[in-house]
Amino acid sequence: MTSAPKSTTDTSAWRPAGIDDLEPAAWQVVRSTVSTSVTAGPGAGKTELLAQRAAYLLQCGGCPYPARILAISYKRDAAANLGRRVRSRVPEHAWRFDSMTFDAFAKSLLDRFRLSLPTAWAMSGDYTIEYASTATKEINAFLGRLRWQAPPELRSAIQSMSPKTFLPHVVGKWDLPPEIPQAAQADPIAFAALAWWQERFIGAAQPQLDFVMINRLGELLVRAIPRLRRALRLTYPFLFVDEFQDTTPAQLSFLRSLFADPDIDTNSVAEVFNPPADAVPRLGDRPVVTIVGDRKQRIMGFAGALPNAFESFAADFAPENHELTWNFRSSEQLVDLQHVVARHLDSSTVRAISKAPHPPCDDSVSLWTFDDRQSEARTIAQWIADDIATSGRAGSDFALVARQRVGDIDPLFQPELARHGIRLRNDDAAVGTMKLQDLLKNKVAQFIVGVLRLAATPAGLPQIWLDVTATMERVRGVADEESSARAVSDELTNLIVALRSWLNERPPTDEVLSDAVDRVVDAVGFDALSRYSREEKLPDIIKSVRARLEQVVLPGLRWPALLEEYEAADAVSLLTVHRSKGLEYHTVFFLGLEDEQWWAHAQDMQGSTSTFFVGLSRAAQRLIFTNASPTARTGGIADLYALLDQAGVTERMITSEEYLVG
Ligand SMILES: Nc1ncnc2c1ncn2[C@@H]1O[C@H](COP(=O)(O)OP(=O)(O)OP(=O)(O)O)[C@@H](O)[C@H]1O
Repeated sequence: MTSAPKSTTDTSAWRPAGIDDLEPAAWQVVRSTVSTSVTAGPGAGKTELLAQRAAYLLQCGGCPYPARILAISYKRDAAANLGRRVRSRVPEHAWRFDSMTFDAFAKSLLDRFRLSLPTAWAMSGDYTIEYASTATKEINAFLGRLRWQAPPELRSAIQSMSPKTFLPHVVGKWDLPPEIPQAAQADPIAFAALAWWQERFIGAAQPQLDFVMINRLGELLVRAIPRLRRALRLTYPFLFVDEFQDTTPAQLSFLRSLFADPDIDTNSVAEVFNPPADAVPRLGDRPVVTIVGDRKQRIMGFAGALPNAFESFAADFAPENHELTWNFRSSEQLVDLQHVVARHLDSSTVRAISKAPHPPCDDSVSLWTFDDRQSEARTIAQWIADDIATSGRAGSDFALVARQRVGDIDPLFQPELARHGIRLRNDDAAVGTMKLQDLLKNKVAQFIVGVLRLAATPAGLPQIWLDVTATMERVRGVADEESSARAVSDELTNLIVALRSWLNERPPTDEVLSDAVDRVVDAVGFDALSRYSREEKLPDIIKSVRARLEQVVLPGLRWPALLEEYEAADAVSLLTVHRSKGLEYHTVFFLGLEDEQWWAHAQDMQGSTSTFFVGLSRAAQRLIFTNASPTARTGGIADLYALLDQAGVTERMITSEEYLVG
């Protein structure tokens, strides 16, 4: 239900929901009336802090109805996670909390306001999206052409542009001028970026946009249209940004244009909303921005993350600074190890205090050395099966994390775990045009599959009903009118009832699966769902949902089991460190601590050690590093082994003949 709550909680009586308490610095951030910059190590509760601050502002009237909070994350998974936390903390206010990725925010602005782009940048047709993962080949060819076209004085600068970082470092660093420059550009970035726009956008019948270009057009919109910028500031007097260490120059410039530019009159924010007299914080004359992050977890340098995002933010927003030092995730022993690596990355790091409620666990950190990959997979699968049998834990309490190439690990572990009836879910696998992790967190995909699950399952699934209803209300644009909310609920009920009898008459086959997906999309409306879908185009989402369903369907499988299989919520996760960011598991196997996985370590030791730090800090209670190479210790990552030795991590040799001989 989305009607505007009438009452507000007294700020002095407000307590965090779902947790016992916050550390003192976190309390200050929750109540802050000014922009704040919060740094803290892994497991410090940075994401939780944002959820609690949202609850405080929404419940106490600091963000009074109808104003909203905008929360930006870098990963879809993180945005979904934060949105879920707020929904569970303050369900009655959650519709005023918009949690999305930077890309989704920029795309939603472009989709809504593209007709207002300055004439020079007007878009002739609908655009297609090109994903960065597939763009490198084309960028390579483009740069090849550009070297020939560039004037001699720019050639060496163009020569040194890398296809891998071209989008963030070149296209992302160029603010679109309101008029397209006619004169030759003397600056290599402007020269190359303009040429890129000329090839893909200017005058194209169907422009091809990547997300950096979408960001640039979004930034141009808010810079060029003061009324739009003001409307956004009125809508969102509070902005949160998670994982700030990974901000790119384009994202920072977007934030700056939207929220920091002092030439805009925002005094009216307070006047318009007229917050209750006892509401604290009061809305000021500027949007209040709260950023959280950890410099030591900066692992998106390759994707263009700024080396000094916090400092750049400070220059524009003059925030209050806070540091958190508790760790709610990991046990003492794991915090000890994290501290050794954290200090290596930043010698001024203060040791975190473990507040994790876990009982001490034997062997919470160890290194297992195998003589071949087959015995590694077999031993770990057997070990997980034994642990599940004795502890009652679920498969989803375990993760297999690797630096990269999880596609090579998947076929080794999948059959070994299957022998014990345990599923493995490769979150990095491509399904249709998307990665599985992104698909499973995609709101539209969740909606389609949620509706099918409700239709296939006669009773229960209250959480899915709530999620599906919340999405439908947004698709239908229901904000706070009770009767519209009821209309949405009736519409959904009718859809589910009709689908139920349709599904009952048809066992799931590839063709039926595809029809079932179409039925949901058609009933809701392709255009309505398209407008709502954020990062991906709706046809890509539909294609990926179908591909995933086809991947998991088996002869004889019934609808409820098939739809559960789609998500594989109880499976052991297999994922890269980058995909594991922000997540946590009871037990983490950090696989492949050897050169084959870490071959690029020497090229960027700081970034690579941060990657190591992010991976190892996902574990709550147990962490097991592995390698299957006799030269792992003495090769290119000897320095990482030295850190493990310094932390006193014990090593066990496991031969193919034995199982855990210590
Ligand atoms: N104040 C708190 N009390 C109890 N548990 C908490 C508190 N804050 C966070 N947690 C729990 O601690 C864990 C880590 O929190 P969270 O994911 O917010 O940390 P983080 O700082 O964002 O971590 P990372 O940087 O590693 O992603 C979660 O399980 C969360 O529910």
